Amino acid sequence: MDYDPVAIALEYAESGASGISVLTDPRFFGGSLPDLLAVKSAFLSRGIVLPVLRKDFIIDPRQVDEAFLFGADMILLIVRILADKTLVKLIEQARELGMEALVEVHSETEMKRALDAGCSFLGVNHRDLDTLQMDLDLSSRLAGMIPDHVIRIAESGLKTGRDCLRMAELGYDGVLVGESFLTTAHPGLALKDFLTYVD
Ligand SMILES: O=P(O)(O)OC[C@@H](O)[C@@H](O)c1c[nH]c2ccccc12
Repeated sequence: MDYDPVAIALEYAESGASGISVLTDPRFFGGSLPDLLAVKSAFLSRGIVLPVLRKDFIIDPRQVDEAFLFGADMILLIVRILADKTLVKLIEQARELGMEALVEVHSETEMKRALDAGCSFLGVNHRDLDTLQMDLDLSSRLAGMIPDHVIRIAESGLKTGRDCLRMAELGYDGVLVGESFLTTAHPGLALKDFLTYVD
């Protein structure tokens, strides 16, 4: 009820986050585009230079324009819900606007599609968005198949600094963590604790 995205984002920024994702989907996640803008504005007015990701179900070029207009540096593109052509188009559109796309996959086949589409940031989501089942080994199965030039992000279900360290050891450049921070009283402290394992 008292979810305050700006306060949480500032706490994360102070605690060493290298980027922030803001949910903008109102229907399933209670997020909004104004939340995104509020976070970006709060960063800009404090001189905080961290990328902000629009985390949503993006399927239409208008949503990419919206992301840009509301201050996003990156958009999330979920391979499973996009046709190949659309994926390529949305990645290109993001780049034309000076943004980048984090292209999210949940299988080897989806990963191949993401790479064929020319992604620079690959997100390996442990959570199956259809069933919400978690497969924490997916990141290790896919790790060896990701080309070096692609930035690798392991997503979802990471609960401890140890999990995070494991992702680093597998060659992941970053992790996307939500729940295990947000369910604590002090998300920033939880992040700091995570980072002690990998710093
Ligand atoms: O809360 P978690 O398990 O730490 O997961 C974070 C992030 O990966 C997850 O929120 C996410 C990844 N892709 C998504 C797409 C839509 C909604 C949410 C997501």
